Amino acid sequence: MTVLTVENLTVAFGPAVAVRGISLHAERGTVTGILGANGAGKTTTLLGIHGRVRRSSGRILLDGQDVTGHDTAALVRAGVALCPENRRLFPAMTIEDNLLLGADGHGRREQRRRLAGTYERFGWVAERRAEPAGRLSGGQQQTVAIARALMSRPRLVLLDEPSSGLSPVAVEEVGDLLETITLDGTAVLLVEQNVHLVRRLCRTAWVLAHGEVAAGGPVADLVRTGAVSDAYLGRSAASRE
Ligand SMILES: Nc1ncnc2c1ncn2[C@@H]1O[C@H](COP(=O)(O)OP(=O)(O)OP(=O)(O)O)[C@@H](O)[C@H]1O
Repeated sequence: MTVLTVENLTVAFGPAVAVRGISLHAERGTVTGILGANGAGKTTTLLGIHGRVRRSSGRILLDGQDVTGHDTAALVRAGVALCPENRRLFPAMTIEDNLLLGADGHGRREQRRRLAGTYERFGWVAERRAEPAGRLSGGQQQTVAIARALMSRPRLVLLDEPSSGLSPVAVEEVGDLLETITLDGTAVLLVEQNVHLVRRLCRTAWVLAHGEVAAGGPVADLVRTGAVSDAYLGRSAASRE
């Protein structure tokens, strides 16, 4: 079942068009990848979906319902969480206070209930809840950033480069976590440069190049046909032939 449908998304920063005519979709209970070289438009696509940058055009559907006019706060209430690039935890705040930001706007009792669920799931986070988030390793911070996104009980998580700056072991641990969060039907739209992680987690992916969708489909096919390497090498399919 399709959770997210994006039709013809265009975002410009002044005269510069960052993404043009992006159409893609993501399915319930799966991790869908967005791949592409630096500057291809991956982050802008996520921010455009989440209403954090102004769209010049584009329709956003959530479970078939048109949410194009929703601002970011309304999208969060509708079940779309963003886990941003570089994790964006507040390093001086405690881990618990960072987590609580994910359940902002809910009553204290509901926030406590959600925190308890998070601590049950991540035992080490419970033990370290009173520590400043900045004291954690990169991998631990990524886990807390994902846990914070989950505090909003999303049906869709927009996840921007969770592997960035992490050791190979930490990347695998993030992969383990992402495998578990789709089990209850949650969808993940994953921006990643780490092709290994995308191959591990995603059945389907979209490849962006120069702000447009260059290819989309089963990850195995995208790798086999060279669509992924083309995107990273800035090569067009025609120039390879
Ligand atoms: N706030 C902004 N103002 C002006 N231009 C921007 C802004 N944000 C992004 N861009 C430009 O839009 C294009 C797409 O950037 P974007 O960050 O979406 O790419 P990306 O694929 O996520 O790259 P990376 O992997 O390096 O994060 C780039 O040319 C970038 O310079």
